[in-house]
Amino acid sequence: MKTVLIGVGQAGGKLATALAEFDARMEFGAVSEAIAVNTAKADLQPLPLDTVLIGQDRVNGHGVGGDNELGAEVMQADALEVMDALDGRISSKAEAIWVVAGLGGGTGSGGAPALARELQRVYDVPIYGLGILPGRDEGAIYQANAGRSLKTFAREADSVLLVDNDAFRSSGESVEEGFDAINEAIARRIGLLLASGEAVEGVGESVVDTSEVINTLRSGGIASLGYASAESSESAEENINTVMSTSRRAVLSGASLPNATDADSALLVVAGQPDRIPRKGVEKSRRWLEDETNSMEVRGGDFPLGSERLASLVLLAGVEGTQRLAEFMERARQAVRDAEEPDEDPADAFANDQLEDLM
Ligand SMILES: Nc1nc2c(ncn2[C@@H]2O[C@H](COP(=O)(O)OP(=O)(O)OP(=O)(O)O)[C@@H](O)[C@H]2O)c(=O)[nH]1
Repeated sequence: MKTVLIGVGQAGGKLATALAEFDARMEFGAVSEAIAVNTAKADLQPLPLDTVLIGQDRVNGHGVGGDNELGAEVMQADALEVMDALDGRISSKAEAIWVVAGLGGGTGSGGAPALARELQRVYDVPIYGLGILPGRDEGAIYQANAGRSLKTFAREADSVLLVDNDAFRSSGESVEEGFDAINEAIARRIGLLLASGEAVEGVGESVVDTSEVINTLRSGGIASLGYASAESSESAEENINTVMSTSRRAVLSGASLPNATDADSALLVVAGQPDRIPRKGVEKSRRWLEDETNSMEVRGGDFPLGSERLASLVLLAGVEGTQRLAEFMERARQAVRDAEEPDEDPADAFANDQLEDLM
């Protein structure tokens, strides 16, 4: 999927950088452009990307301090500057634009949905969100921001792939300490998804195509991405159990949004050397995925890769009903209730057709 990445806010900029660097290191060529947008000058400076500083008249380059309404206002006011920076970067080859943001802060949380709306008006390609949910031990303001942002982001973007910071945290390590490691882990997973159908050595009939990713995400709403890998044998026959086990682990313990199994649609990508990928193992895994997700719309394909390992990448779309998301939304609602001066009725704050079942 020829992709243009736009990182919004500090986390968005760092994650867009990690993704662009992973894609370049692997020579996939899926990320064609990457830019970072922020209200904080100091957060943009260390990034090796082209950057756009917004909201200078309001916050003078100092960030919005967790105020996501201000983040949204500033993005609306300065969207033209971001659009100007994108001008000429979105070629006719671009297949999607991904807006990347941490949903707990102010700039990314408020700005990403506002930017997605603007992009939808101008570009014909799908506009996807890559949103980072705050960890459980982050403060109430982060939870409240993310709750508000998520409902708007899911409405404005064609689909929002969620990453739970807690899902990638090693034990004993605070979220803060682990950011670089988390960003690397996320970049590897999303990077492989974006490259599916791109860097194809030896095209075969079962090779995954970009359109499979786009069709899977067509369900809209919230998406999750799972990943697991294992050593493989030279003979495909001996790898049947390996593929079945990596596919299960990808969903059950390696998902970007844990405990998300009920889905509207799914895509299973098996990456590795083509002659090591067992057709029977892939078929069985797809059938297992149909049962596990309760969806009949399960796509699949191979990703030929010169590695000794085999990996399963499982994209689930339309996972709004998941337990983890319900817990998160409850935490976000509680944070809004606990706020001293809620500026809106908490029920209104989360009213959204697509997330209605969580209410
Ligand atoms: N995975 C990951 N999460 C991050 C990173 N940096 C911050 N976060 C998370 O993102 C949220 C904060 O968002 P930031 O991007 O720092 O904030 P911002 O959008 O720049 O907004 P302001 O600082 O308020 O202007 C929190 O939930 C953090 O846990 C990072 O490098 N990686």
